[in-house]
Amino acid sequence: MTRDDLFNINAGIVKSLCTAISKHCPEAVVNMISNPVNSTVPIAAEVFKKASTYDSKKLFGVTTLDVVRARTFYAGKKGLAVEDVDVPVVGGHAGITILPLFSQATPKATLTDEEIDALTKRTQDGGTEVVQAKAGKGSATLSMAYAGALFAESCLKGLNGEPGIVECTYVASTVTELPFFSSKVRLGKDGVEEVLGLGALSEYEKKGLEAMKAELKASIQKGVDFAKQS
Ligand SMILES: NC(=O)C1=CN([C@@H]2O[C@H](COP(=O)(O)OP(=O)(O)OC[C@H]3O[C@@H](n4cnc5c(N)ncnc54)[C@H](O)[C@@H]3O)[C@@H](O)[C@H]2O)C=CC1
Ligand SMILES: O=C([O-])CC(=O)C(=O)O
Repeated sequence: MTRDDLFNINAGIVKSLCTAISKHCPEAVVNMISNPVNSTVPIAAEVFKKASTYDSKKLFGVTTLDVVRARTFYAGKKGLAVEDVDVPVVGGHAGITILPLFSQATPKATLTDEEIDALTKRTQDGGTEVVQAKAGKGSATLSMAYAGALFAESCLKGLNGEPGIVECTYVASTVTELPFFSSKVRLGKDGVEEVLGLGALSEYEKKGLEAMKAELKASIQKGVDFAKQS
């Protein structure tokens, strides 16, 4: 099962929950963790647009688990303390649309091309690995809860006016030609304060970025079409 297989069940649930949000708490900040995030965020946006409650600054796809995984694998490989490590992860939240930027990882450590490729694939496949291992009994429950809590806490800090709160998250974006994209975002009193750019990418990352675009575009369109048709 892939995240996209969840579409048929989750798209309807997300649509009905978002319809209720637009009716009962139209100004809520929405952290969308339900998969496939690449499509459920566009579904939410369409539902909110139809209800005239859409505020792109308040709709986030939670991709923090990809960052948690990238940090963990990088720290493990290089013998670093995971709490000292940061790795931006951009794109979306499924397979090749998950692009960890190890060239921007801190603290800086030397990685061979083979190590970068292996760490990238491990990050991209981490969720699927767990879903397959649990064989129909759910997903990465505890690490998802941890990632969701980290992201929600950062949102709350931003809403409370704490400066310098930056997280990678899947939002309405002009960073690429795609209407939704995950990159570093500065969180503030209104939700999104600033969508930050990609920074300098390695050749490997530039290729990864181009390679993901068709899939991410199709997943976004699938969400938009579902919301409009149903
Ligand atoms: N963005 C991320 O990093 C991750 C996202 N996920 C996604 O999170 C979601 C939950 O995953 P699990 O906890 O493993 O699934 P699960 O099947 O264990 O839990 C889903 C829960 O949703 C409830 N539910 C079903 N229909 C509902 C409705 N109409 N309204 C309210 N609640 C309803 C069920 O009763 C159940 O308790 C899935 O969409 C999964 O793909 C999972 C891991 C990581
Ligand atoms: O594919 C899934 O449902 C689980 C998931 O998103 C993850 O663990 O990153």
